[in-house]
Amino acid sequence: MASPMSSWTAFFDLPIEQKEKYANDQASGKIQGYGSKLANNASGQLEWEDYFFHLVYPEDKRDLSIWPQTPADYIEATAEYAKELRALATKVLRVLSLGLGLEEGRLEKEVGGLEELLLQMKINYYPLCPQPELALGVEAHTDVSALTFILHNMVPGLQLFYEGKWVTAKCVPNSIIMHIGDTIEILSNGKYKSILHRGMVNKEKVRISWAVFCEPPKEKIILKPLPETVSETEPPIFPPRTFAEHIQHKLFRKSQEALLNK
Ligand SMILES: O=C(O)CCC(=O)C(=O)O
Ligand SMILES: [Fe+2]
Repeated sequence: MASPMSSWTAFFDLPIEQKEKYANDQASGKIQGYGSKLANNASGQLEWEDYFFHLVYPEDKRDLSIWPQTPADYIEATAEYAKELRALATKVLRVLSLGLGLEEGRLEKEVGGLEELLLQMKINYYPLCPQPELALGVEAHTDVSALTFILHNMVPGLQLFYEGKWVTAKCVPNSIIMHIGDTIEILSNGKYKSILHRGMVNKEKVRISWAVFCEPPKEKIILKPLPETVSETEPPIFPPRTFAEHIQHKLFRKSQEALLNK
């Protein structure tokens, strides 16, 4: 198989009229597709990026009609990549379960298992920005997912908030980046931390990253600290919420903070 990265990059090189055919429409609930973001976020910073978002796994929940038709190998490369990542997610969830003293299949089951865990791909395209200090590609956030896997085109730009400072992630050839997201933080009662991170724009080089978010179903599962991670001295630090409620709560908190900052 050709590198999936070359298929994914080619999409953004298409003329704008072609890309617009894939446009999403957030207002009408059509969240899959191509989008462009140039907006001031809640803290007044400019966010600037293009992206393409669509579900890649499980197979029966895919909508191939909205996947890019060009380049010709996009679908095949992406489908194969999704399958590999799904197997990797199982392996990582096993290790994380054992780390909490749980039976190895436990976290996978708690996030929905093979049928319900959704893999959502977001391709981030950070354009060249003449004054990078004035803009951000993606503002500081933690991912709501259970796990996120990221490949990128070896242009630095991902930063993590670590020990009180922003640290730029190293570009390591033939590696994949993995974040723990809020879902695992909640299930583990904070023993695994959802990392705060952001995406920077760059003056010289376009940066592209391919993030796959492994997410539990929106309504079917109530996320809360697993009983084994809770004790008298370590009470639950997260209230029970569905994934959809968790997202809502985060948005609400963000809007409250924005009001306070005004
Ligand atoms: O571009 C990156 O490396 C990270 C993007 C990101 O954090 C996101 O899309 O959630
Ligand atoms: Fe992220």
